[in-house]
Amino acid sequence: MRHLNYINGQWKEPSTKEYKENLSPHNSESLGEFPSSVAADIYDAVAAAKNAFPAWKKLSIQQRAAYLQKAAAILKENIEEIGRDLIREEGKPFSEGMGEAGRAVSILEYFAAEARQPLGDVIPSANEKTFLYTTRTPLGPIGLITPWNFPIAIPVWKMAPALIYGNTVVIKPADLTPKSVYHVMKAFDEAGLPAGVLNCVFGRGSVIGNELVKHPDIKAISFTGSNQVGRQIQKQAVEYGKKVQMEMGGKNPLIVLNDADLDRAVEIAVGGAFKSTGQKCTATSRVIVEEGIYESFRDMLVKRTKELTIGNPLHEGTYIGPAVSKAQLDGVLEMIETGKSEATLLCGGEVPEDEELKSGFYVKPTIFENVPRNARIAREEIFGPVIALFKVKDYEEAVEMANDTEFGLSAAICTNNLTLARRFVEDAEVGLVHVNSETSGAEPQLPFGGCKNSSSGSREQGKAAIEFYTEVKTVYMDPM
Ligand SMILES: NC(=O)C1=CN([C@@H]2O[C@H](COP(=O)(O)OP(=O)(O)OC[C@H]3O[C@@H](n4cnc5c(N)ncnc54)[C@H](O)[C@@H]3O)[C@@H](O)[C@H]2O)C=CC1
Ligand SMILES: O=C(O)CCC(=O)C(=O)O
Repeated sequence: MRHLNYINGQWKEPSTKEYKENLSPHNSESLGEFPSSVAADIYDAVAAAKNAFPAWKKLSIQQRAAYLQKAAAILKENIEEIGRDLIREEGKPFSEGMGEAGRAVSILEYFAAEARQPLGDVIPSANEKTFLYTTRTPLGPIGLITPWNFPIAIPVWKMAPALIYGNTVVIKPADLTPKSVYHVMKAFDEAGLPAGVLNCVFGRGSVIGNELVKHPDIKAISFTGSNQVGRQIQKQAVEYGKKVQMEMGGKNPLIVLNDADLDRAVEIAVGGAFKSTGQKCTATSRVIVEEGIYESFRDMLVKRTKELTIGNPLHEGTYIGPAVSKAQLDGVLEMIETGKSEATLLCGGEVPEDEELKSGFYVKPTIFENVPRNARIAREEIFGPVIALFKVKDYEEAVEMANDTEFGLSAAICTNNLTLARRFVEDAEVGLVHVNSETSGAEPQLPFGGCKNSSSGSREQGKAAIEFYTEVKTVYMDPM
């Protein structure tokens, strides 16, 4: 099936009339063709978003919310098909893929409900007759550039707040996973969203992403993806005087203290590191263990890891699906080879032998120990199912090591010691802290984002989203 761009409420061919096949990382099955768009298609989409902005902005926030509610209901009706397509194009296992599709619905419902929340404050004035208050105004057409690892949740958690607060949108989804966003466009189209409010241009980031960032009518850019591309976009956006928000990589630590319940700690480590084949910016990639339990924890972790089922992500018993692409798999395998020369391999470290998996981009979950602090596998984001295991003498050493990274997205601790858990919340140099839960996960009603090189410092989702997608207007009102 051939899919088209969604511009000004119409399904449109790319101006090149060229398309690229969307292939499953499990077996190269085709999910259809998607446009290979170019600058002209972005210009078209931005013009539509610009034209639609004044009327969209004028609607009441509750009128806008009605469209989000309708789109959420349509996605919900089709959730099975959407979840399966997401799994087929990205490769994450069944429960995670279905869970993510459901997340798109709850994000839309959450932001639709924001229409009943206050938009500003009433503030007392020094002058007895003056009425002072603040309200919020939308920015205008906004550009969204999204990654492949959460092909529906991330696009929706950007477009829902953008739309509810009165902005119009041009989205450029990741070219590896276009079908999930296609489903979202279809839902908004069926919901009767006015033409031009939401536009989608499919294609390569290096060809059209830049055009979106540079376009003078795009007022803000929200990006999630690699640090390399993120920093480049940030520089450009600042040069063009735009508001910009970026969520990028992580090197997220999990600390396991002597008093932790080891069975639970092992599940927390395995879930954080290996779900979604480790392809999350919030994935656990360093596990830092206090010396009193190090050997027992390590042995239990390796045993559990060897039991994990690798295979077809559409099978309900699968724990680990394929990497998203050949390039992604090659990058992970290269880091594993580097790891073998830097540290001691405990398990994994290779592609599975099973005949059935030969046509997919599979890699076994991998654990290293005796990892030097400055090893590449200790410092660089791998974005694959790889754990670097460290032994430390106490909490102080653990937290010092946890913070010894350029990244600062998420961190977790397993302990029953309330005092140390509270200290960790203070000490961890990250945007997201977990006590006795895995490093990944993002509920829509909470701010999401990181510190240091993981982020541009702003937060997405929850009450925080309004900060990026609006400007504050301060009103002084006096009687004549
Ligand atoms: N932190 C995170 O959530 C993510 C991190 N990554 C990391 O990035 C690595 C590469 O994955 P990619 O998907 O290639 O990430 P990427 O950063 O290249 O792509 C993210 C988005 O940016 C677009 N893009 C690429 N080049 C662009 C440019 N020059 N101008 C504007 N937009 C551009 C892409 O098309 C995609 O929509 C992964 O191996 C992983 O380490 C990837 C996806 C998500
Ligand atoms: O942990 C999550 O659920 C969200 C992670 C995320 O945003 C990412 O990997 O890009």
